[in-house]
Amino acid sequence: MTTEDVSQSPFLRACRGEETPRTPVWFMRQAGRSLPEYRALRADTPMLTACRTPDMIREITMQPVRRHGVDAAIFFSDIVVPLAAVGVDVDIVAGTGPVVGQPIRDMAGVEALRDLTPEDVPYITEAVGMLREELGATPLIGFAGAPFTLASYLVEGGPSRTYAKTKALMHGAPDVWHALCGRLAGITASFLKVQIDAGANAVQLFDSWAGALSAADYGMFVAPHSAAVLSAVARPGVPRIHFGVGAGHLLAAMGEVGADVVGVDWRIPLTEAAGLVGDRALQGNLDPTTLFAPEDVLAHEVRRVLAEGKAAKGHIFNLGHGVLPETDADALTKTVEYVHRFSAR
Ligand SMILES: Cc1c2[nH]c(c1CCC(=O)O)Cc1[nH]c(c(CCC(=O)O)c1C)Cc1[nH]c(c(CCC(=O)O)c1C)Cc1[nH]c(c(C)c1CCC(=O)O)C2
Repeated sequence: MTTEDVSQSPFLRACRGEETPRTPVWFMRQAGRSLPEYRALRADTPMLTACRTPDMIREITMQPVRRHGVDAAIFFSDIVVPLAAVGVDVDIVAGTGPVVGQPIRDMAGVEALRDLTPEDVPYITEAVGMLREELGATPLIGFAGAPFTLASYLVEGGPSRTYAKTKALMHGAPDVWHALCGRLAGITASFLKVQIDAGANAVQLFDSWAGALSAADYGMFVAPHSAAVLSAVARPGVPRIHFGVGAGHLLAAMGEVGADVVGVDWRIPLTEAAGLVGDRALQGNLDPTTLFAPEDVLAHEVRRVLAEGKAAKGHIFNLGHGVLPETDADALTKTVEYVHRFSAR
């Protein structure tokens, strides 16, 4: 399969705002816990070990593509992988998420963070290369965490509901905050470049928790750093997707920092989102809990999201956030069938 075939895939065409024979669909967190074959493969392997093992990365990335027939693969990794690769003491605890041994809250902590080089992550280059060959005309999405979302784990030491320590650093020591986000922007851009250079066809920058910020704080403390990442990875033919949860009030700003496609959660209709992001394509936004609803409700909601997506310059169907671990894999397969059937032109 040639590169040209990939560039004409429905997913990449929709990212560019071009006509597609049907609306492309993939799911955030499709590669992971909802699949029994994933659980079987991961049984005795810690998460970060799996993320450093090319054969496991390749297999876990392929599982949802084979099973559901989605229009894009997302590279199996985690947003903390590049942090661990530059020596941050971070682990992923099952059922909790990333936990950081020594939280960063002062300039000395920031200065201990170094940039990432391709030699730090040979397993990423190797796995992306293998996947590009295996995927044929199906695009591969690389990804990374945005500076704010990464900083929230580093400052809090783990997941948080309020981001109180993160916001305290932002407001109380803005010089430390900007230095931290500057270093994280460098690491994130380097990590994305490794994936693009190895053959990733698109990248998604996850600023999952940015929705916790006011528009004013986002503009002052976060936007410049996300903009630095997105401008560093601008490459012809490689669209940049930018996504946050509960970020309806930030959608315009998240587009303006340099995204080609803006990801939207389920709280705001795509018709409204389309009015906020200008010419950019939209990705989203089925409520992930709809996958637990009766089939007729699921079908109705898929039709609604497709209809609302017509307001956008290009629409990639997705969930409004990641697949919940309890999700029945068959409901995901059914959703792909519905999206393809209801959107056939
Ligand atoms: C915030 C964030 C993280 N990681 C990620 C984000 C941004 C996306 C989002 O908003 O959901 C991104 C991520 N993490 C993972 C992927 C794989 C690709 C995919 O399927 O989308 C992606 C894209 C694998 C993973 N990352 C994680 C798992 C589960 C690990 C396991 O199987 O034990 C997987 C498959 C762990 C993780 N890592 C993180 C969390 C919150 C968790 C879940 C904690 C839990 O509930 O167990 C940090």
